[in-house]
Amino acid sequence: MPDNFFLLSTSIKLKRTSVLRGTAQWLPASKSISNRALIINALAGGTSELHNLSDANDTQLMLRLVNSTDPIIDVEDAGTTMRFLTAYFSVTRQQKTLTGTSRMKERPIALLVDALRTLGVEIDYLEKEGYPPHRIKSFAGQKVQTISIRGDVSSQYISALMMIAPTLPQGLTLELTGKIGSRPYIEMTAALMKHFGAQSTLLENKVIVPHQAYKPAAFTVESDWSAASYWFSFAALADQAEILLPRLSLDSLQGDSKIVDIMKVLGVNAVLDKGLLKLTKTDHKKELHWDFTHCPDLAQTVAVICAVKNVTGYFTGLESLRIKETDRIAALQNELRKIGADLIEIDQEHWTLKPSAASPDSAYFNTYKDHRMAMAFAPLATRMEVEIEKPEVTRKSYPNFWKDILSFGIPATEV
Ligand SMILES: O=C(O)C1=C[C@@H](OP(=O)(O)O)[C@@H](O)[C@H](O)C1
Ligand SMILES: C=C(OP(=O)(O)O)C(=O)O
Repeated sequence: MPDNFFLLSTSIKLKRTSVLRGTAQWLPASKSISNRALIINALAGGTSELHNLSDANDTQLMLRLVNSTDPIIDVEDAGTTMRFLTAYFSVTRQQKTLTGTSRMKERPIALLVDALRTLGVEIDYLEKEGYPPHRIKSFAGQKVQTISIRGDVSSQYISALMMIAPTLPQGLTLELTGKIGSRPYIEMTAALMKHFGAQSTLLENKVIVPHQAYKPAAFTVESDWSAASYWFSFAALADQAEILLPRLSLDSLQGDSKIVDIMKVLGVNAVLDKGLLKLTKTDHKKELHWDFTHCPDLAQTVAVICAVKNVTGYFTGLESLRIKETDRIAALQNELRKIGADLIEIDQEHWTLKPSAASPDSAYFNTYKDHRMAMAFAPLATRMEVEIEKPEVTRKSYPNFWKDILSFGIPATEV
Protein backbone atom coordinates (compact mmCIF):
# COMPACT_ATOMS: atom_id res chain seq x y z
CA MET A 1 0.00 0.00 0.00
CA PRO A 2 1.54 3.38 -0.96
CA ASP A 3 2.58 5.61 1.94
CA ASN A 4 0.50 8.50 0.66
CA PHE A 5 -2.65 6.35 0.80
CA PHE A 6 -5.64 8.61 1.51
CA LEU A 7 -3.45 11.65 1.74
CA LEU A 8 -5.06 13.33 -1.22
CA SER A 9 -8.68 12.44 -0.51
CA THR A 10 -11.35 14.98 0.31
CA SER A 11 -12.82 12.56 2.81
CA ILE A 12 -12.80 8.92 3.84
CA LYS A 13 -15.83 6.69 4.28
CA LEU A 14 -15.74 3.89 6.84
CA LYS A 15 -18.32 1.10 6.69
CA ARG A 16 -19.87 -0.03 9.94
CA THR A 17 -17.74 -2.81 11.51
CA SER A 18 -18.68 -3.99 14.97
CA VAL A 19 -16.20 -6.83 15.56
CA LEU A 20 -12.53 -5.86 15.82
CA ARG A 21 -9.59 -8.21 16.27
CA GLY A 22 -6.01 -7.41 15.42
CA THR A 23 -2.87 -5.42 16.14
CA ALA A 24 -2.40 -1.69 15.56
CA GLN A 25 1.03 -2.34 14.11
CA TRP A 26 1.55 1.22 12.82
CA LEU A 27 0.98 2.82 16.22
CA PRO A 28 3.52 5.68 16.26
CA ALA A 29 6.21 6.36 18.83
CA SER A 30 5.50 9.25 21.19
CA LYS A 31 5.91 12.59 19.43
CA SER A 32 6.27 14.40 22.77
CA ILE A 33 9.15 12.19 23.88
CA SER A 34 10.74 12.24 20.38
CA ASN A 35 10.68 16.03 20.18
CA ARG A 36 12.29 16.40 23.60
CA ALA A 37 14.96 13.80 22.77
CA LEU A 38 15.78 15.66 19.54
CA ILE A 39 16.20 19.06 21.24
CA ILE A 40 18.24 17.63 24.11
CA ASN A 41 20.38 15.59 21.71
CA ALA A 42 21.13 18.77 19.74
CA LEU A 43 22.10 20.57 22.96
CA ALA A 44 24.27 17.57 23.93
CA GLY A 45 26.29 17.76 20.73
CA GLY A 46 24.12 15.66 18.43
CA THR A 47 25.87 12.31 18.89
CA SER A 48 23.25 10.36 20.86
CA GLU A 49 21.74 7.22 19.41
CA LEU A 50 18.00 7.85 19.27
CA HIS A 51 15.92 4.79 18.42
CA ASN A 52 12.31 4.50 17.30
CA LEU A 53 11.73 8.25 16.79
CA SER A 54 8.13 9.00 15.87
CA ASP A 55 7.04 9.05 12.24
CA ALA A 56 4.59 11.85 13.23
CA ASN A 57 4.94 14.92 11.04
CA ASP A 58 5.58 17.01 14.20
CA THR A 59 8.70 14.91 14.87
CA GLN A 60 9.80 14.68 11.24
CA LEU A 61 9.67 18.49 11.18
CA MET A 62 11.73 18.70 14.36
CA LEU A 63 14.28 16.25 12.96
CA ARG A 64 14.74 18.40 9.87
CA LEU A 65 14.46 21.87 11.39
CA VAL A 66 16.69 21.50 14.44
CA ASN A 67 19.74 21.31 12.15
CA SER A 68 18.41 23.57 9.40
CA THR A 69 20.68 26.30 8.10
CA ASP A 70 17.71 28.08 6.55
CA PRO A 71 16.92 31.45 8.16
CA ILE A 72 13.17 30.74 7.88
CA ILE A 73 11.83 27.90 10.01
CA ASP A 74 8.33 26.74 9.08
CA VAL A 75 6.96 24.46 11.81
CA GLU A 76 3.59 24.06 10.04
CA ASP A 77 1.07 23.17 12.80
CA ALA A 78 3.46 21.59 15.32
CA GLY A 79 3.12 23.31 18.71
CA THR A 80 6.02 21.63 20.53
CA THR A 81 8.26 22.11 17.51
CA MET A 82 7.47 25.85 17.51
CA ARG A 83 7.93 26.35 21.25
CA PHE A 84 10.99 24.12 21.73
CA LEU A 85 12.82 25.50 18.66
CA THR A 86 12.16 29.10 19.71
CA ALA A 87 14.06 28.43 22.95
CA TYR A 88 16.70 26.29 21.22
CA PHE A 89 17.59 28.81 18.50
CA SER A 90 17.70 31.55 21.16
CA VAL A 91 20.37 29.91 23.35
CA THR A 92 22.34 28.58 20.39
CA ARG A 93 22.39 32.14 19.03
CA GLN A 94 20.92 31.38 15.61
CA GLN A 95 19.11 34.20 13.88
CA LYS A 96 15.88 32.61 12.71
CA THR A 97 12.36 33.57 11.75
CA LEU A 98 9.86 31.02 13.04
CA THR A 99 6.52 30.73 11.29
CA GLY A 100 3.75 28.19 10.68
CA THR A 101 0.23 27.61 9.42
CA SER A 102 -2.50 30.23 9.76
CA ARG A 103 -3.66 28.41 12.91
CA MET A 104 -0.11 28.47 14.34
CA LYS A 105 -0.23 32.25 13.94
CA GLU A 106 -3.27 32.23 16.27
CA ARG A 107 -1.63 30.09 18.96
CA PRO A 108 -0.08 32.33 21.65
CA ILE A 109 3.67 32.40 22.27
CA ALA A 110 3.93 35.62 24.33
CA LEU A 111 4.67 33.93 27.67
CA LEU A 112 7.67 32.12 26.18
CA VAL A 113 8.91 35.15 24.24
CA ASP A 114 8.56 37.34 27.36
CA ALA A 115 10.57 34.82 29.40
CA LEU A 116 13.30 34.65 26.74
CA ARG A 117 13.40 38.47 26.50
CA THR A 118 13.78 38.66 30.30
CA LEU A 119 16.70 36.25 29.98
CA GLY A 120 18.31 38.62 27.47
CA VAL A 121 17.20 37.32 24.07
CA GLU A 122 16.17 39.91 21.49
CA ILE A 123 13.01 38.74 19.69
CA ASP A 124 10.63 40.68 17.43
CA TYR A 125 7.11 39.82 16.38
CA LEU A 126 6.62 40.10 12.63
CA GLU A 127 2.82 40.22 12.44
CA LYS A 128 0.69 40.19 15.60
CA GLU A 129 2.15 40.95 19.06
CA GLY A 130 2.25 37.76 21.09
CA TYR A 131 1.92 35.34 18.18
CA PRO A 132 4.18 33.78 15.51
CA PRO A 133 5.82 34.61 13.18
CA HIS A 134 8.68 36.02 15.23
CA ARG A 135 12.37 36.65 14.63
CA ILE A 136 15.17 35.71 17.00
CA LYS A 137 17.82 38.40 16.63
CA SER A 138 20.49 38.04 19.31
CA PHE A 139 21.35 36.79 22.77
CA ALA A 140 24.04 38.92 24.40
CA GLY A 141 24.17 36.87 27.61
CA GLN A 142 22.07 35.76 30.56
CA LYS A 143 20.58 38.72 32.45
CA VAL A 144 18.61 36.95 35.21
CA GLN A 145 18.64 33.60 37.01
CA THR A 146 14.97 33.46 38.03
CA ILE A 147 11.90 33.87 35.83
CA SER A 148 8.23 33.85 36.75
CA ILE A 149 5.85 32.23 34.26
CA ARG A 150 2.15 31.36 34.31
CA GLY A 151 1.44 27.65 34.36
CA ASP A 152 -2.12 27.75 33.02
CA VAL A 153 -1.66 28.55 29.32
CA SER A 154 0.70 25.87 27.97
CA SER A 155 3.24 23.65 29.71
CA GLN A 156 5.22 23.66 26.46
CA TYR A 157 6.70 27.08 27.35
CA ILE A 158 7.94 25.64 30.65
CA SER A 159 9.38 22.52 28.99
CA ALA A 160 11.10 24.70 26.36
CA LEU A 161 12.77 26.82 29.07
CA MET A 162 13.71 23.78 31.16
CA MET A 163 15.51 22.08 28.29
CA ILE A 164 17.71 25.11 27.52
CA ALA A 165 18.30 25.86 31.23
CA PRO A 166 21.39 23.64 31.77
CA THR A 167 23.21 25.53 28.97
CA LEU A 168 22.70 28.92 30.69
CA PRO A 169 25.77 30.07 32.70
CA GLN A 170 23.66 30.65 35.84
CA GLY A 171 21.21 27.80 35.29
CA LEU A 172 17.55 28.78 35.66
CA THR A 173 14.84 28.84 38.30
CA LEU A 174 11.27 28.97 37.01
CA GLU A 175 8.59 30.21 39.40
CA LEU A 176 5.28 28.83 38.16
CA THR A 177 2.27 31.00 38.94
CA GLY A 178 -1.44 30.18 38.93
CA LYS A 179 -2.90 26.79 38.11
CA ILE A 180 -0.44 24.43 36.40
CA GLY A 181 -1.83 22.45 33.47
CA SER A 182 -0.36 19.47 31.61
CA ARG A 183 2.03 18.77 34.51
CA PRO A 184 2.98 15.25 33.32
CA TYR A 185 4.57 16.88 30.25
CA ILE A 186 6.78 18.96 32.59
CA GLU A 187 7.70 15.78 34.45
CA MET A 188 8.44 14.08 31.11
CA THR A 189 10.83 16.93 30.27
CA ALA A 190 12.64 16.53 33.60
CA ALA A 191 12.89 12.75 33.06
CA LEU A 192 14.32 13.14 29.54
CA MET A 193 16.81 15.75 30.78
CA LYS A 194 17.90 13.35 33.51
CA HIS A 195 18.40 10.56 30.98
CA PHE A 196 20.84 12.85 29.17
CA GLY A 197 22.71 13.74 32.37
CA ALA A 198 20.97 16.97 33.50
CA GLN A 199 19.42 17.08 36.97
CA SER A 200 16.51 19.35 37.83
CA THR A 201 14.34 19.79 40.90
CA LEU A 202 10.61 19.93 40.32
CA LEU A 203 8.64 21.40 43.22
CA GLU A 204 4.94 22.25 43.43
CA ASN A 205 5.38 25.76 41.94
CA LYS A 206 9.04 25.89 41.06
CA VAL A 207 11.57 24.24 38.76
CA ILE A 208 15.26 24.58 39.60
CA VAL A 209 17.82 23.68 36.94
CA PRO A 210 21.54 24.24 37.68
CA HIS A 211 24.07 24.97 34.96
CA GLN A 212 25.48 21.62 33.79
CA ALA A 213 26.46 19.72 30.65
CA TYR A 214 24.14 17.32 28.87
CA LYS A 215 25.77 13.99 28.06
CA PRO A 216 25.08 11.97 24.91
CA ALA A 217 23.17 8.74 25.65
CA ALA A 218 21.28 6.04 23.79
CA PHE A 219 17.50 6.31 24.03
CA THR A 220 14.54 4.34 22.65
CA VAL A 221 11.15 6.02 22.32
CA GLU A 222 8.04 4.11 23.47
CA SER A 223 4.70 4.19 21.64
CA ASP A 224 2.39 7.18 21.87
CA TRP A 225 -0.34 6.85 24.50
CA SER A 226 -2.46 9.65 23.01
CA ALA A 227 -2.49 7.71 19.71
CA ALA A 228 -3.27 4.51 21.62
CA SER A 229 -6.38 6.16 23.08
CA TYR A 230 -8.23 5.82 19.74
CA TRP A 231 -7.87 2.04 19.96
CA PHE A 232 -9.31 2.09 23.46
CA SER A 233 -12.22 3.92 21.89
CA PHE A 234 -12.63 1.30 19.15
CA ALA A 235 -12.63 -1.38 21.86
CA ALA A 236 -15.15 0.54 24.01
CA LEU A 237 -17.58 1.04 21.12
CA ALA A 238 -17.33 -2.28 19.23
CA ASP A 239 -19.70 -5.17 20.00
CA GLN A 240 -16.70 -7.50 20.28
CA ALA A 241 -13.03 -6.56 20.42
CA GLU A 242 -9.56 -7.86 21.07
CA ILE A 243 -7.04 -5.19 20.14
CA LEU A 244 -3.28 -5.46 20.60
CA LEU A 245 -1.03 -2.41 20.91
CA PRO A 246 2.79 -2.64 20.56
CA ARG A 247 5.63 -0.97 22.50
CA LEU A 248 3.54 0.59 25.30
CA SER A 249 4.54 0.48 28.94
CA LEU A 250 2.04 0.95 31.76
CA ASP A 251 4.72 2.76 33.78
CA SER A 252 5.07 5.49 31.17
CA LEU A 253 6.59 8.96 31.00
CA GLN A 254 3.39 9.99 29.22
CA GLY A 255 0.52 11.38 31.28
CA ASP A 256 -1.92 10.14 28.63
CA SER A 257 -1.35 6.60 29.93
CA LYS A 258 -4.21 7.72 32.26
CA ILE A 259 -6.44 6.49 29.44
CA VAL A 260 -6.18 3.07 31.11
CA ASP A 261 -7.96 4.38 34.24
CA ILE A 262 -10.54 6.37 32.28
CA MET A 263 -11.39 3.34 30.19
CA LYS A 264 -11.94 1.15 33.25
CA VAL A 265 -15.02 3.35 33.77
CA LEU A 266 -15.92 3.23 30.06
CA GLY A 267 -15.68 -0.54 29.66
CA VAL A 268 -12.19 -1.45 28.43
CA ASN A 269 -9.79 -3.73 30.21
CA ALA A 270 -6.07 -3.34 29.37
CA VAL A 271 -3.39 -5.89 30.29
CA LEU A 272 0.17 -6.42 29.12
CA ASP A 273 0.39 -9.81 27.42
CA LYS A 274 3.66 -11.00 25.88
CA GLY A 275 4.91 -7.45 25.34
CA LEU A 276 1.65 -6.22 23.78
CA LEU A 277 -1.11 -4.27 25.50
CA LYS A 278 -4.30 -6.27 25.08
CA LEU A 279 -7.61 -4.40 25.10
CA THR A 280 -10.83 -6.30 25.76
CA LYS A 281 -14.35 -5.28 26.67
CA THR A 282 -15.83 -5.17 30.14
CA ASP A 283 -18.81 -3.53 31.92
CA HIS A 284 -19.03 0.24 32.01
CA LYS A 285 -20.49 2.89 34.31
CA LYS A 286 -23.27 5.35 33.45
CA GLU A 287 -21.30 8.42 34.55
CA LEU A 288 -17.73 9.62 34.14
CA HIS A 289 -16.26 12.39 36.31
CA TRP A 290 -12.90 13.42 34.92
CA ASP A 291 -10.46 16.33 35.17
CA PHE A 292 -8.53 16.71 31.90
CA THR A 293 -6.15 19.42 33.23
CA HIS A 294 -3.21 17.03 33.00
CA CYS A 295 -4.27 15.01 29.94
CA PRO A 296 -5.97 17.51 27.58
CA ASP A 297 -5.26 15.46 24.45
CA LEU A 298 -7.57 12.69 25.70
CA ALA A 299 -10.65 14.90 25.98
CA GLN A 300 -11.90 14.43 22.42
CA THR A 301 -11.48 10.64 22.50
CA VAL A 302 -13.40 10.38 25.76
CA ALA A 303 -16.17 12.83 24.81
CA VAL A 304 -17.03 10.80 21.70
CA ILE A 305 -17.16 7.51 23.62
CA CYS A 306 -19.49 8.97 26.26
CA ALA A 307 -21.67 10.47 23.53
CA VAL A 308 -22.65 7.11 22.03
CA LYS A 309 -22.29 4.84 25.07
CA ASN A 310 -24.97 6.68 26.99
CA VAL A 311 -22.49 7.85 29.63
CA THR A 312 -23.01 11.30 31.13
CA GLY A 313 -19.66 13.07 31.45
CA TYR A 314 -18.85 15.63 34.14
CA PHE A 315 -15.65 17.23 32.92
CA THR A 316 -13.22 19.86 34.19
CA GLY A 317 -9.84 20.99 32.88
CA LEU A 318 -10.92 21.64 29.28
CA GLU A 319 -9.77 25.31 29.19
CA SER A 320 -6.57 24.71 27.17
CA LEU A 321 -8.52 22.99 24.38
CA ARG A 322 -9.45 26.39 22.94
CA ILE A 323 -5.85 27.19 21.88
CA LYS A 324 -4.82 23.89 20.33
CA GLU A 325 -4.93 22.83 16.64
CA THR A 326 -8.41 24.31 16.52
CA ASP A 327 -10.83 25.53 19.19
CA ARG A 328 -11.51 21.95 20.25
CA ILE A 329 -14.48 22.88 22.45
CA ALA A 330 -16.32 24.49 19.56
CA ALA A 331 -15.29 21.70 17.17
CA LEU A 332 -16.52 19.01 19.58
CA GLN A 333 -19.80 20.82 20.17
CA ASN A 334 -20.50 21.13 16.43
CA GLU A 335 -19.67 17.52 15.60
CA LEU A 336 -21.28 15.91 18.66
CA ARG A 337 -24.57 17.66 17.82
CA LYS A 338 -24.58 15.75 14.52
CA ILE A 339 -25.08 12.53 16.49
CA GLY A 340 -27.51 14.01 19.02
CA ALA A 341 -25.02 14.61 21.85
CA ASP A 342 -23.84 17.88 23.38
CA LEU A 343 -20.95 19.32 25.36
CA ILE A 344 -22.53 21.91 27.61
CA GLU A 345 -20.55 24.66 29.34
CA ILE A 346 -21.93 24.90 32.89
CA ASP A 347 -19.49 27.63 33.96
CA GLN A 348 -15.89 28.56 33.10
CA GLU A 349 -14.56 25.37 34.65
CA HIS A 350 -17.33 22.79 34.38
CA TRP A 351 -18.68 20.91 31.40
CA THR A 352 -21.36 18.29 31.02
CA LEU A 353 -21.34 15.78 28.18
CA LYS A 354 -24.94 14.94 27.42
CA PRO A 355 -25.00 11.62 25.53
CA SER A 356 -27.05 10.91 22.46
CA ALA A 357 -30.52 9.36 22.96
CA ALA A 358 -30.42 7.76 19.49
CA SER A 359 -27.46 7.96 17.10
CA PRO A 360 -28.02 8.24 13.33
CA ASP A 361 -27.14 5.40 10.90
CA SER A 362 -24.51 7.54 9.21
CA ALA A 363 -22.79 10.87 9.74
CA TYR A 364 -20.24 13.21 8.13
CA PHE A 365 -17.66 14.76 10.45
CA ASN A 366 -15.63 17.90 9.82
CA THR A 367 -12.09 17.81 11.20
CA TYR A 368 -11.03 21.50 11.47
CA LYS A 369 -7.40 20.70 10.44
CA ASP A 370 -7.15 18.84 13.74
CA HIS A 371 -5.75 15.29 13.73
CA ARG A 372 -7.51 14.50 16.99
CA MET A 373 -10.95 15.41 15.60
CA ALA A 374 -10.46 12.85 12.79
CA MET A 375 -9.17 10.10 15.06
CA ALA A 376 -11.64 10.71 17.90
CA PHE A 377 -14.66 10.36 15.59
CA ALA A 378 -13.34 7.44 13.47
CA PRO A 379 -14.24 4.81 16.15
CA LEU A 380 -17.92 5.65 15.56
CA ALA A 381 -17.52 3.35 12.54
CA THR A 382 -18.25 0.55 15.01
CA ARG A 383 -21.80 1.94 15.32
CA MET A 384 -22.65 3.72 12.06
CA GLU A 385 -21.33 4.54 8.61
CA VAL A 386 -18.89 7.38 9.08
CA GLU A 387 -17.42 9.90 6.66
CA ILE A 388 -14.46 11.95 7.85
CA GLU A 389 -13.22 15.14 6.22
CA LYS A 390 -9.55 15.41 5.13
CA PRO A 391 -8.10 12.14 6.42
CA GLU A 392 -4.56 13.43 5.87
CA VAL A 393 -4.81 15.52 9.06
CA THR A 394 -3.77 12.45 11.06
CA ARG A 395 -0.22 12.78 9.70
CA LYS A 396 0.54 15.32 12.45
CA SER A 397 0.74 12.54 15.03
CA TYR A 398 -0.31 9.18 13.45
CA PRO A 399 0.47 9.08 9.71
CA ASN A 400 -0.55 5.42 9.30
CA PHE A 401 -3.80 5.62 11.24
CA TRP A 402 -5.91 4.68 8.20
CA LYS A 403 -3.57 1.81 7.31
CA ASP A 404 -4.15 0.41 10.80
CA ILE A 405 -7.91 0.88 10.36
CA LEU A 406 -7.80 -1.13 7.12
CA SER A 407 -5.75 -3.86 8.78
CA PHE A 408 -8.64 -4.38 11.23
CA GLY A 409 -10.89 -5.13 8.27
CA ILE A 410 -12.84 -1.88 8.45
CA PRO A 411 -13.81 -1.16 4.82
CA ALA A 412 -12.53 2.33 3.97
CA THR A 413 -12.95 4.20 0.71
CA GLU A 414 -11.65 7.51 -0.52
CA VAL A 415 -14.17 10.12 -1.57
O1 LIG B 1 4.77 19.10 25.82
C1 LIG B 1 4.14 18.38 25.04
O2 LIG B 1 4.69 17.48 24.36
C2 LIG B 1 2.68 18.60 24.91
C3 LIG B 1 2.00 19.30 25.89
C4 LIG B 1 0.54 19.52 25.86
O3 LIG B 1 0.31 20.87 25.51
P1 LIG B 1 -0.06 22.01 26.59
O4 LIG B 1 1.04 22.06 27.58
O5 LIG B 1 -0.14 23.25 25.76
O6 LIG B 1 -1.36 21.61 27.22
C5 LIG B 1 -0.16 18.60 24.85
O7 LIG B 1 -1.46 19.07 24.63
C6 LIG B 1 0.59 18.55 23.54
O8 LIG B 1 -0.03 17.69 22.62
C7 LIG B 1 2.00 18.02 23.74
C1 LIG C 1 -1.98 19.89 21.09
C2 LIG C 1 -1.26 19.05 20.35
O1 LIG C 1 -0.04 19.30 19.82
P1 LIG C 1 0.81 20.65 19.75
O2 LIG C 1 0.35 21.59 20.83
O3 LIG C 1 2.23 20.20 19.96
O4 LIG C 1 0.60 21.23 18.38
C3 LIG C 1 -1.78 17.68 20.09
O5 LIG C 1 -1.03 16.86 19.54
O6 LIG C 1 -2.94 17.39 20.42
